[in-house]
Amino acid sequence: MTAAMATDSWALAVDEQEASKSIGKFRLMEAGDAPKSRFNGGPKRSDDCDKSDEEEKEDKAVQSLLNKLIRSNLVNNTNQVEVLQRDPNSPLYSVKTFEELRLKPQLLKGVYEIGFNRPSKIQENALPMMLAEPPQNLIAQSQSGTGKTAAFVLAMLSQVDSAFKWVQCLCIAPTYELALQTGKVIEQMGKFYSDVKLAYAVRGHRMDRSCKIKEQIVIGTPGTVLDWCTKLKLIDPKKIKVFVLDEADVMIATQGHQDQSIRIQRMLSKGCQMLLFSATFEDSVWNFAKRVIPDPNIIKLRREEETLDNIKQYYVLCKSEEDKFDSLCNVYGAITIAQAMIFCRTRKTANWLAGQMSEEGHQVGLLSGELTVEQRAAVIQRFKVGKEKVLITTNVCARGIDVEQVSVVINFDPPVDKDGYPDNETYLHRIGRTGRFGKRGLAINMVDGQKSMEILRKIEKHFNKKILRLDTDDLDEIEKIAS
Ligand SMILES: Nc1ncnc2c1ncn2[C@@H]1O[C@H](COP(=O)(O)OP(=O)(O)OP(=O)(O)O)[C@@H](O)[C@H]1O
Repeated sequence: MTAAMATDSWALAVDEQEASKSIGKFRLMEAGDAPKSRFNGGPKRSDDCDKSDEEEKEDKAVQSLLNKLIRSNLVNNTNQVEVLQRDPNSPLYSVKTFEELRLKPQLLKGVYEIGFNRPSKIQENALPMMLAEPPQNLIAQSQSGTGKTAAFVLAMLSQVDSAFKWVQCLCIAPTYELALQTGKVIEQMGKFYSDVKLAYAVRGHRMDRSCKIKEQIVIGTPGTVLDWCTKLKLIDPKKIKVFVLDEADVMIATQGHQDQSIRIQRMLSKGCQMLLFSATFEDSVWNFAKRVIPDPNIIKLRREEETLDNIKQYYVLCKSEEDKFDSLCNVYGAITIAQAMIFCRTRKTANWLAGQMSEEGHQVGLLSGELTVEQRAAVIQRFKVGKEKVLITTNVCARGIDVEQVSVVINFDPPVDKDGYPDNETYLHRIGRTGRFGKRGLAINMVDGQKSMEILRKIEKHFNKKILRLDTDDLDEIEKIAS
């Protein structure tokens, strides 16, 4: 831990100043959201602590936001894009350069200023389709970080006519914070398009009933957008030329958003271009997408497969939680670890472990649901640049978050789903590597009883890959695994 981290008020260790620096001008925290976490080197019997004993709840919107905040580049993906065209007779058109798209000069300037040299894989196909005449409807799915946001922002900015002072492009996002992030991309890309203005239809943005919105682009959450279109009549939905529904998978996870989105879509004119984006494509997302987007073209980019090849997997038998910690220290001290992530089941264990490790003199970061999203992003950022070599986190908190370059993963508790069954998918995602870029990795599972052993055996069976026993008192053996 750093000097700041060894103090009592641990929450401060996630230096708020750094957080605001790395996140920019948007304040994502709400007034009442101040971090409650306190770091005292061990669990306490207080209300806070009882709360920290709970399993955290998965929050897709938070995961998505976190991924956006920590990402600085396109995600590598070597899979082929699958395209299903509305009109199978029309030629499949893809571009390798932004020039081929004949964008308005001020837009092309914006694209280059951000540092994009050529379209990403999904953009190669999605952009010509979205910019075609007449405009085409599109459902696009690809994992987070593949360039979806940039693609639809470009489509919106291309269609907008700055001479008209009414809303022409409407984008809905699942949360206030996600809407702000997309707004930021619109502002960046449209930097040289000075007559085009953007309005945020998000909670707290009170509008006077009497004045119609003059901004050409509106981005907001479904509830507020619906109010602006219906109750307040600030937007004329019939004048919308491009409608974007972003993060459809996150959207449908929130009650009410699905219906609100459909109600908004029903008010649009027939000629309005409709676009839907999603990182995943379960049946529920697909069913929703088909209800919202008539006659769609479909583009899919499958997530790169992760494998357990090249990964050495071990388990360590322990008698208790304390014993787990001692074993962990034995392993940790004996091998020169580049960077390690340690996963715990509850906040309480994660807090406790962070305290113990820091007392042993290790520099550790702690990622827990008690922190605000800003602070979590700052913790991950510090870890990414190597300020901490160890990142301790809870199972739920790190789900869906990609932190590359981790060579050692330690499951302090085995991954289980909400019903306590082995969570194979999470195990693979934590430990596995994508084939092409795969480096060697090391996974160590701490086992402290019959139950966790059974879970691990099931995981082992599922992947049909041996998980070997490691004796942490045998230094020779430990050194062997690191070589
Ligand atoms: N053509 C491009 N060339 C280089 N970088 C790009 C390109 N398109 C997007 N990026 C960058 O890649 C990152 C991911 O892009 P983007 O946010 O558009 O992806 P996404 O699929 O929408 O992911 P998410 O849903 O998590 O936002 C961003 O940092 C973005 O600036």
